[in-house]
Amino acid sequence: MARIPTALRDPLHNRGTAFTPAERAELGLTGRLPSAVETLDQQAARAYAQLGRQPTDLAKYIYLDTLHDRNETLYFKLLVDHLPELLPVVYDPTVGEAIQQWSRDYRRSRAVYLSIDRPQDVAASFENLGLGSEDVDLIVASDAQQILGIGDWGVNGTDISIGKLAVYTAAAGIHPGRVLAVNLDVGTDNQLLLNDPMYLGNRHARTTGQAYDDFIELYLSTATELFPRALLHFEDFGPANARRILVDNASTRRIFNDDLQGTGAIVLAAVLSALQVTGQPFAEQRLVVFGAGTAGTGMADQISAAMVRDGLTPEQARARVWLVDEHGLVTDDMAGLPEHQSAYARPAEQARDFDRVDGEIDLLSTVRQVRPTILIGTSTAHGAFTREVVESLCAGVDRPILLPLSNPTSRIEVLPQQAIPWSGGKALMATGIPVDPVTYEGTTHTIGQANNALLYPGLGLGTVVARAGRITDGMLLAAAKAVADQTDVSEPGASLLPPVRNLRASSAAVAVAVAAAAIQEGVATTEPDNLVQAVQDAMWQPTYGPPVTR
Ligand SMILES: NC(=O)C1=CN([C@@H]2O[C@H](COP(=O)(O)OP(=O)(O)OC[C@H]3O[C@@H](n4cnc5c(N)ncnc54)[C@H](O)[C@@H]3O)[C@@H](O)[C@H]2O)C=CC1
Ligand SMILES: CC(=O)C(=O)O
Ligand SMILES: [Mg+2]
Repeated sequence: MARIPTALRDPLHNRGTAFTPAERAELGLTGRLPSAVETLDQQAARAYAQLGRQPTDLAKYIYLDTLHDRNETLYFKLLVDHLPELLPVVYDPTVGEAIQQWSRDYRRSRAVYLSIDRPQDVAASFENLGLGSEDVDLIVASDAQQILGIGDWGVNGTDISIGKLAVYTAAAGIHPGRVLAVNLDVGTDNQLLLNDPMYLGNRHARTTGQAYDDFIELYLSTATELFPRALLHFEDFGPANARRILVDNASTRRIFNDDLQGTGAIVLAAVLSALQVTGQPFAEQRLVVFGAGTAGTGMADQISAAMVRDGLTPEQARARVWLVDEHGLVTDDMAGLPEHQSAYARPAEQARDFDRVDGEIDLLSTVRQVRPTILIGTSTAHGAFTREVVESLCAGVDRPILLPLSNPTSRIEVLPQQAIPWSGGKALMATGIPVDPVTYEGTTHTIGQANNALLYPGLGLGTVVARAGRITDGMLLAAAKAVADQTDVSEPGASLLPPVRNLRASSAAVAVAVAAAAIQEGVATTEPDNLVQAVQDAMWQPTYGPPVTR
């Protein structure tokens, strides 16, 4: 059996049928490809047609994944040219389906696997890549405890890191050869996986406590030492770990938690746009967050920080936030509140007169009493924003901001096609998943995608361009404002966020704003004269470039 030549095996440099006769001769490919010499456009047309013949989104995901591992230029050419159509396939929501099947569908994988059972292998796992200390700009790592809204998926969660990186490159042109996807395998508490003979991860419960913390510290210190330029992106950790790791490291390491910070900032952008419609200041908002975990409390942080910038004290801002979790309204008489919730716990006596169901103050009762101007869903509880909840919300304020953000589609609190009519067309909405516009009484409501994917790619690119040593609050705020600046909400039904089809341009604008903020805040280690040009120059394009020579 003839071996596949090296030049066709390296996805970053493979050009397949686009290799010219001279390149074929040079690279030892003579006789190993059909005689036609194609352009990237011709290859992309064939690949797009092949993709179109795949029967399901999961089949499309697998097709694209294998293309990714064969020819990265062609893969990203397809992604960039068809971003609104393909983002939901390589990323949220289809990536959630792929993760659930991952061990069963296992193919070759591009990730780095670090096992808590083999800490002695951590450094070697990176060193084996053969990369130099300047070669990596970005590492996305997940321990997969809270994948999207579908819970603990152990080593299967590897594909969330790969999917997030694909979006970094497609949306912001982060160089695909300068990134790493990492799975931190600390075990899993998912019984389905533990009992599945095909499961490929560590077959034990999640390791917790000091051993877990030591492993995270080992990852952080090894990655930082070997790749000192890399931004360390944390994705889909459980709420307690996510926050603790960020708080402990944000001031000393180049670390970013997407579910806390990226989500908080994209929601801030959506709210900034919505307040243009309502004409109200941040300081007058009342925020109810339903589902007070990583993402929900990250948003509470960002929105209360905006209230403080608007003149409130931190105490006054916190007093305008209500968290509702599994046991109803979070109050300070509840035993064992996790740290991320206790900062926003309401004094119990303030809620004495709220209606209770089975002793708990539920969402409906909270909405009736509080009359929120903003209701956010990050609960994973599908359908939790019932007609009664939406109608109560609209009874309280004229134009409520309604953001059901749980992913994937099976977890969303309410779909706009229901909520827009229930609200009589009054609700200002955005969702985490992509959804079609809703026409109600002659107005078409375009629903922006409040998914961190609309923000983190530009944030990452700005960080790389400024070589920022830290991710600061000022950089996050600059990113949120840059996203909001790209929307025009003057028309009724206008989207609160820029469309995915403009994501490359909007990511570039976010990157410029973020790099400028990094320079202003003194965390940049390089200060390009012309930031717009520096960002353009830094954006990798899916083209084959000059002829290949050995
Ligand atoms: N749109 C976006 O960009 C993002 C969306 N998300 C979505 O937000 C959701 C939550 O994600 P994380 O915060 O990472 O998870 P998490 O597990 O940290 O938080 C979920 C919270 O919801 C609570 N909860 C569960 N069932 C509930 C119920 N029936 N009623 C009230 N509260 C309930 C849990 O106790 C927990 O506090 C997921 O669906 C995720 O996909 C997360 C990050 C970004
Ligand atoms: C979008 C995202 O990061 C999440 O759902 O977890
Ligand atoms: Mg996430």
